[in-house]
Amino acid sequence: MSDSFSLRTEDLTIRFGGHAAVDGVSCAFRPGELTVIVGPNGAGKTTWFNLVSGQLHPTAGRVYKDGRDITALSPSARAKAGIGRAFQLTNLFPQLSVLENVRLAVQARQGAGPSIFRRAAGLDAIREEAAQHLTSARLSAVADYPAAALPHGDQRKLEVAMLIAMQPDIYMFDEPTAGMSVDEAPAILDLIAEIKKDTTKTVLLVEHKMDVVRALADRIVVLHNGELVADGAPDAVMTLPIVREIYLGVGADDEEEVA
Ligand SMILES: Nc1ncnc2c1ncn2[C@@H]1O[C@H](COP(=O)(O)OP(=O)(O)OP(=O)(O)O)[C@@H](O)[C@H]1O
Repeated sequence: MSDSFSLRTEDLTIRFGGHAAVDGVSCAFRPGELTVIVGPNGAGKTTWFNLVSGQLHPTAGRVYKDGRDITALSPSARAKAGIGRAFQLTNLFPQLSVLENVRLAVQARQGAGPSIFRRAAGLDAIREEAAQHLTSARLSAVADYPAAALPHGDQRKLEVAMLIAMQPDIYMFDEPTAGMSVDEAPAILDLIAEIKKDTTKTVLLVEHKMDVVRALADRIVVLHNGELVADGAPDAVMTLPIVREIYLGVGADDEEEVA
C-alpha cells in the first residue's frame, strides 16, 4: 500500500494497565511540513513519539512510513527506514572528537563502516561533508574537542548535526531546547528552521514554548489525555475552544509556555 503521506498513525493506542496514554490517535504528515505537537504534561506526546520511533509497541493501531506498515519494526529498523529522532545526548560518542562523531553519522548513512579498504578520496569527501555539517551547526571551532568536553548546549547541537548528517525523511525533536540557556537555544532552532526549508523532509516537534511554536509551526496537533483533540493551522488551532480551555490564561505572552 502506498499513500502521499510520509508518516501516518492509525488508531494508535497504548495502555499501561488500565490507562490509555495514547488513545486512538490517527494523523498523517506530508513532506515539507513542520508539525508541532502540543498538550499539557502527561498528554501522551512523548509516548506517541515512542510509538512512532519504535521504543514502544502499541496495544492497538498501526504506524506507516510512506504507506509501508512499520508497526512491527525495531527502533533501528525504523531509523534505517528514514525515521530520525534526536535523543537527548544518548547518540553521542563522548570520547570521540566532535568531527569524528559527525563523520560516523555520515558513514552510517552511507552504510559504510570504518574500513581500511575505503579509498582515501572517499574518506576525504566524508570528512568534508562532516566539516560542513559542523559549520552549519556553528561547531567548527570545537571540531577537535572530545564530545564529552562540550558544554550541554553544544552537545545538543552536535546531536542535531549528527541527525542531519543521517538525512532521515522524518525528523523528530522532543523539546529540543529543554535545559538550554537563552543564548544556546537559537542555534538549535536555526538548525530546525534550516531542515524545514527542505521540502522533502517531514518535521515533528514536541514543544512547550509558545514563541518557538509560533516561529516554526506550519501545523499544530493537540493531544489531551492521550487523544488527538485538535489538528490544523496554528492560527485556527490556537483559537479553538478546547485549546483555549487546555491553556486557559496561557499563551498571550510570547515568553510564556503553552503548558
Ligand atoms: N512506561 C510507562 N508506564 C506507565 N505509564 C506511563 C509510561 N510512559 C508514560 N506513561 C504515562 O502516560 C501518560 C503520558 O505520558 P507522556 O510522557 O507521553 O506525556 P507528555 O505529553 O509527553 O508529557 P510531558 O509534557 O510531561 O513530557 C502519563 O500519564 C504517563 O504517566
